[in-house]
Amino acid sequence: MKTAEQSQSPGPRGRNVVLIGMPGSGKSTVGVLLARRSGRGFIDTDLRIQQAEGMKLQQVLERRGLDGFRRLEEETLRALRAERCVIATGGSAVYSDAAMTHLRSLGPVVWLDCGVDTLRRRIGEGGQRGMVRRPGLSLEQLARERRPLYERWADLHIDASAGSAEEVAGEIQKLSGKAET
Ligand SMILES: Nc1ncnc2c1ncn2[C@@H]1O[C@H](COP(=O)(O)OP(=O)(O)O)[C@@H](O)[C@H]1O
Ligand SMILES: O=C(O)C1=C[C@@H](OP(=O)(O)O)[C@@H](O)[C@H](O)C1
Ligand SMILES: [Mg+2]
Repeated sequence: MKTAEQSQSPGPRGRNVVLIGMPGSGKSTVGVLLARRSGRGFIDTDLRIQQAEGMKLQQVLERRGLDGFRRLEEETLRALRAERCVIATGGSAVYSDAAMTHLRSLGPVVWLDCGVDTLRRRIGEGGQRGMVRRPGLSLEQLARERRPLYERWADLHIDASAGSAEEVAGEIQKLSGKAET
């Protein structure tokens, strides 16, 4: 049996779970569900950026441009402190080695892998959503460009198109529990 001290200890890497993946893979939606079912807090790093900048993410992107947004995202992620949280990142987080190295120190990084057809069904080509994407690049090209980065940073790989958001959250809970014990 665990002593009171042991059960209060945050344990390996703060018992956070970090979600990465393409826009539309479900990081924000699944993240809240996972937080609720695992008794964790929830942080959406996009909302942190919105709150700090006092405007919607699309406006931040328009004003700062792609590189400016990437720098801001990197700063925000590197400054993040968390304990017992699910952390939903933006899809572009993986462009920053420094940010990902820090996030990895906070907890296992879970890649919500999702085929482009499913992404398109959920978010279309993504034109209405803020995205770090060079003009003219399709969602498919963006996914191909990023795949090696998601692969590189992931401790755990989940098929995020198989099942409802609640089912995906359950799958992550099972896998991340095993990874941390
Ligand atoms: N497993 C799922 N099954 C069906 N729809 C999903 C699933 N996960 C997310 N969605 C839907 O896809 C859209 C994008 O989800 P979101 O959480 O915003 O993705 P991300 O934060 O990765 O960009 C939302 O409309 C959400 O309801
Ligand atoms: O993948 C991207 O380039 C981005 C995804 C967005 O978050 P979601 O992945 O939650 O949609 C947001 O961080 C930003 O607009 C850039
Ligand atoms: Mg999101």
